[in-house]
Amino acid sequence: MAAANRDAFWAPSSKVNPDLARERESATFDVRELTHIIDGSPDRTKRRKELENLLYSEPVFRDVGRLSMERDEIYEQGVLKSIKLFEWSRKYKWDDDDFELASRLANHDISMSLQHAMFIPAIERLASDTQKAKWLPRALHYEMIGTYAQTELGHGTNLMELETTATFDPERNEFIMNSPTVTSMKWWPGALGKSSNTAIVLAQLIVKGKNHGLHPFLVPLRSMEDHTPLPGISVGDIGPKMALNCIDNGFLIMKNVRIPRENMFMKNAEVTRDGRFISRGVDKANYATMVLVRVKITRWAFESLSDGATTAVRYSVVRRQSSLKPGERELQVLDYQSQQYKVLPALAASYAFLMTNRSLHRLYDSVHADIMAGNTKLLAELHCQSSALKAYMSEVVVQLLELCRQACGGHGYLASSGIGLLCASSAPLVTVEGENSVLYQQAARYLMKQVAKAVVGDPVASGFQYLLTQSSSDRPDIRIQNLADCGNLDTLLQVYQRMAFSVVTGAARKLQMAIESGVEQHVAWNNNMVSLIQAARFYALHGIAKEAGYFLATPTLTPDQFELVRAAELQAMAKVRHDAVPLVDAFDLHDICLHSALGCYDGNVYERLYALAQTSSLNKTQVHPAYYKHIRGLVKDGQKQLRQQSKL
Ligand SMILES: CC(C)(COP(=O)(O)OP(=O)(O)OC[C@H]1O[C@@H](n2cnc3c(N)ncnc32)[C@H](O)[C@@H]1OP(=O)(O)O)[C@@H](O)C(=O)NCCC(=O)NCCSC(=O)/C=C/CCCCCCCCCCCCC(=O)O
Ligand SMILES: Cc1cc2nc3c(=O)[nH]c(=O)nc-3n(C[C@H](O)[C@H](O)[C@H](O)COP(=O)(O)OP(=O)(O)OC[C@H]3O[C@@H](n4cnc5c(N)ncnc54)[C@H](O)[C@@H]3O)c2cc1C
Repeated sequence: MAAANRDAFWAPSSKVNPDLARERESATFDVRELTHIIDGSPDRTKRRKELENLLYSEPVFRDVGRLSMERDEIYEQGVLKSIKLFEWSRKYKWDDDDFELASRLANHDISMSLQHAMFIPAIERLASDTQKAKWLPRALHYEMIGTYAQTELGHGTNLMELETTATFDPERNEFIMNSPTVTSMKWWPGALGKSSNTAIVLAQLIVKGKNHGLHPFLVPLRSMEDHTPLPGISVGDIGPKMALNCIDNGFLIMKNVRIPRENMFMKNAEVTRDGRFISRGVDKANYATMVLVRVKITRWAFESLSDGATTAVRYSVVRRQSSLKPGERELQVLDYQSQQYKVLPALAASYAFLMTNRSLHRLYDSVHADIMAGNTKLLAELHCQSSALKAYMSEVVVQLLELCRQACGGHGYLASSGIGLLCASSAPLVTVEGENSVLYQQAARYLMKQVAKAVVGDPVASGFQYLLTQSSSDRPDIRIQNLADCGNLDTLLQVYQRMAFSVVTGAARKLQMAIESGVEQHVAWNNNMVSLIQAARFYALHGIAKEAGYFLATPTLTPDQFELVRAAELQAMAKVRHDAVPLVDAFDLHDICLHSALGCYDGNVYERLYALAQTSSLNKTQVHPAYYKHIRGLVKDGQKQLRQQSKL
């Protein structure tokens, strides 16, 4: 397909698939009004449209060729997109919301995403005022292109065991950075391989032979003149990944790299000129950047899931396949109850995740403001909420996106469906910024402390009051006697709180019994890890149906009540099915952002699948060179053998 045609590829067509059109005509609500709620306000919708026009007027963001690009081209395109966004951000003075929105419209498909996702936020959170004054202008004007280098080849989860060292040299008033072992090389940080010229390196601080734990250091990596690695620095790309291949995740080996003492981030601790170590604020304040990214990941979870739900719902009303009764017209596959069960949970969860992210972001903003003012009282609760929700939402996204892919049949397996790439690019969300099983345990650890407080009648954190209300002897019975009761959100909340109370206190009891039996605390913890992780997970009717065991095995729902919930879930799906297309239309995803032949707004799925097939590199010639090199010989030999056989 010629570049011009490729560019036209995503232009919306006036001819809309009739099934899709009919679904839109029967909407029971104002789609535009819901779009404003999803965007946050009519002004934010207007702003999003402005940014769409800006980005999608640039060929690099139209991206049609992306399906058949080599890695170097993908990386270079990601660099170009990064620079476009950086230039616009500087020119139009974008705030964080605008940058995050533009990044989303580019599907976060930008090589130097860590500049705004972690590098600048880390300077804002971990640097002293003097250091911020020096480093922020250089980062915001993109002289410093940076990454956040914490994970090593040998350790990602267990920060205490990271091996990179920063040894203070009082003679020269410098730190000497070292990667003492092969497993200590930094490994994975985004944009580290080829793009960054600077890194925030997490290292064990050694002063006068004493290890003062993990601290952040600003380490120049490459010359500001010609980008060659600086002395003692060995840096490169770690190789192709499942997706996100525009990002040059890299490795970094440091051999006696010297940096000024002033390059240790000094908001939370410092080493004085005469070599004294001084700690300020809370021990875990240096983990603040990770908490921020965990909150961002709950937003990325909503974005990924709404992309997947949009593609799967639109395709499921366009696709007709088989009939319920012979001779009748083939059914829209979304009318099969099994299809609804695959696709509609992703739609429902998209809305739930949008609201959950907003709520968590409000908590983050409030607690972050407190911390910046020196009040760390709610840091532990924020750590628990951000750990649990990042883990749970990323886990659910990965599961539901795979179901959305399966719901699209064979075409869902084509790269041009966009949904395979979406599954692959969202897959690492369960790993990055804290692997889920580890973060669930962080939440469980906090939960166990709340249980211990509730048991002795001490006040518990605001998000955990159910541990008190559900434990009281006069707690009301669960009122689920008919389908209508199942639609009562207060009742459903009570169901979850009742179950959560049972599962959480059950895990606490098991843990306590193990310890009282004489088992050491860490052994007891490991032996009850699954229960503790379950104690940290949960969403509404579908969540109850999916997790039946926890609602039936605890004094929460009777089997009859559970059956009512199941029936109510199927009834709710039938209702949602009616408005499924308007509900995904309300996400208002531009076809270029959605990047899917199956999910495009006009529903002309088959024409787009065929058009995109033409862009396959295998179709450059009618007869592929492989024929002349290999297949022709095989066929000729076959013909020769058949002739010889026929003479026998
Ligand atoms: C927490 C640990 C596991 C353990 O901590 P540790 O200190 O060792 O010991 P503990 O005893 O457990 O904790 C001690 C106490 O400290 C408290 N604590 C711990 N952490 C925190 C914290 N962060 N804040 C506050 N308090 C904390 C803990 O509760 C204890 O308190 P108490 O004693 O009980 O009172 C720790 O080791 C850890 O955090 N490990 C995880 C390491 C980690 O997170 N690494 C991240 C590296 S950076 C990274 O991964 C960056 C990634 C960049 C993003 C990449 C994104 C790529 C995907 C993009 C896809 C986009 C999809 C969109 C697609 C589309 O739209 O199309
Ligand atoms: C796409 C991508 C981008 C990344 N970007 C960055 C970046 O910019 N900067 C950066 O520093 N890092 C980055 N990382 C690294 C990421 O943070 C780590 O991969 C993550 O922290 C997990 O560490 P690990 O890979 O060493 O796995 P490990 O910690 O070795 O864990 C391996 C497995 O062991 C199990 N496990 C480990 N510990 C426990 C435990 N305590 N309890 C129970 N089970 C456990 C889990 O199943 C886990 O999956 C990135 C990774 C990816 C995939």
